[in-house]
Amino acid sequence: MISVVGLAKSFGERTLWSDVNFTVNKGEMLALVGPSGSGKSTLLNCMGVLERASSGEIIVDGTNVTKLRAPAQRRFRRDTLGYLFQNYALIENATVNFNLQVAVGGRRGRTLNRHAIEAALDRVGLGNRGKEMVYRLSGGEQQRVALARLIVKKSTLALADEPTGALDSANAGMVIEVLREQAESGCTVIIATHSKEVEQSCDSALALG
Ligand SMILES: Nc1ncnc2c1ncn2[C@@H]1O[C@H](COP(=O)(O)OP(=O)(O)OP(=O)(O)O)[C@@H](O)[C@H]1O
Repeated sequence: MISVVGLAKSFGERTLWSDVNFTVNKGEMLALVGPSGSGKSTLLNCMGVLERASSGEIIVDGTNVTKLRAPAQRRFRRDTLGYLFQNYALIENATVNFNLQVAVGGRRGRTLNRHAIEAALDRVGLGNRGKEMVYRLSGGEQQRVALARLIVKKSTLALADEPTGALDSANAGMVIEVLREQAESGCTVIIATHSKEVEQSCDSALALG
């Protein structure tokens, strides 16, 4: 569960947004909508503790994450957060399997991880592609690797930035289904999107700008 309370963000003189308030419960999906430049990615980055808000609070499962010191921020990102970035944030010069292995903690629980990784790759339509180097994959395939990483990580807060951007409609539908499955298994899901279909697949929407 996440609650955003009186959040504001300015860059110098320019106020991007102020007094943003919302709560998303466990199991729910929120769409962040608004024109290009309205600050959807910035708001996601604040919730992911990648960027600081100018004022206000972000409470995730009872913890005010705006107040965390650097080591606790790293633990929050490692243990709680699943993030689908616009640029996928994959290690390009490594295999698909390695990228997923890193997400679930390196060498710990290797056998368990291998099955979980195979299942996640199957789910996103990339079964048997685990040994390929990420830089050889298409943009849409890389986006699906990032989705598989979100599945294996079993986060409690998933933040997705335009997750259907590089995909055809069948794969876009699959991404939304997977995010819904994450919500059903107890995750809180927030999606920045320009897509009406994605917005309509969510439980509620918040408009910026
Ligand atoms: N570090 C920064 N310094 C100054 N301005 C910034 C910084 N980061 C973002 N901005 C500005 O904040 C605005 C919002 O950017 P953001 O990427 O959050 O918008 P968005 O709604 O996600 O846009 P899009 O739909 O195009 O992805 C933009 O005008 C951007 O230039």
